[in-house]
Amino acid sequence: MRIRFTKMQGAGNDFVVLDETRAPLGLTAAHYQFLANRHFGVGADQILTVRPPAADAAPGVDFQYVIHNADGGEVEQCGNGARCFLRFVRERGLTTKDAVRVQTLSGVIEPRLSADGRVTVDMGAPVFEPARVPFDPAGLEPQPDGAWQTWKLALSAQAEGAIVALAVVSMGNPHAVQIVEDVDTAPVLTQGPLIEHHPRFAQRVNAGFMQVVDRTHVRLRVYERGAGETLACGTGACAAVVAGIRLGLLDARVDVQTRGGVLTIEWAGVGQPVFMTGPAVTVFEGDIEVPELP
Ligand SMILES: N[C@@H](CCC[C@H](N)C(=O)O)C(=O)O
Repeated sequence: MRIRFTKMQGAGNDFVVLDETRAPLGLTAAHYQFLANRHFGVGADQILTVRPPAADAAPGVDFQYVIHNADGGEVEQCGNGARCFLRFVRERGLTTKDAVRVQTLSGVIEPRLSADGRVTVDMGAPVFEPARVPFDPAGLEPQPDGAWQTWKLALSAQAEGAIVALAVVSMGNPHAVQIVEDVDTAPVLTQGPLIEHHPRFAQRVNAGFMQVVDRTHVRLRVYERGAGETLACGTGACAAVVAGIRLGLLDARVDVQTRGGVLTIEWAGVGQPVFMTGPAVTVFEGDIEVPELP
């Protein structure tokens, strides 16, 4: 089967975007893995599929957007992808609106085109209840840390810094954020997979490493669930800033320097939505022959 795709990136987090607004392509997890493969496929951190709103969608929803990680697993949310999604539906003439309402697995989000060409997304309110992340804190004492708390978690004996203090937040998808002295030397590639697969996170987790530069600037690296370290993670930036604000370290508007670009995150406090602003770029379009796969 030959399929048409668009390659996009948001702060270096890269995507294969597929249009299923007219007909489903009938792809499986193995196909998503193939498309994401950087040697045999197109190469991407995530595959984004644009669909019409589901029959039971809330009134006013314009599209449905489905996210698969490079490992083929479907996930709830993708912040950088949401910005690329808006640029995709506009560039393909699927809408002329500046702001669209999009159904994701974790609810409706609203990306909006800014005057400067960047996209701002209302990502909804962060969730802190451990069970809803999901995170199992049974038997752990929360560590009072600033105005909020972190959880001390033992990793394996092989990991550098075998005990880590993690702030646990859901942005629709699960995040565990730790504060580090210097992101350049942080043990992202050694601790990242151990945190991702830690048994206390039933759905696995995205592992963030945040260096606080000052109250309005942080540097961030994220080892993403199902994709490994990416150049940027939008929901990871939201989760890190929310955690930093709750820990009393950050102001309400913060620039997040990732390895692939800057994301601006704004959050007014508990119960309020997080706004993320950043770039969304089309890299190229193409066709690819997708092999027969289970
Ligand atoms: N890159 C994304 C997040 C994609 C999903 C994530 N890996 C997960 O499994 O939850 C972003 O920009 O938010």
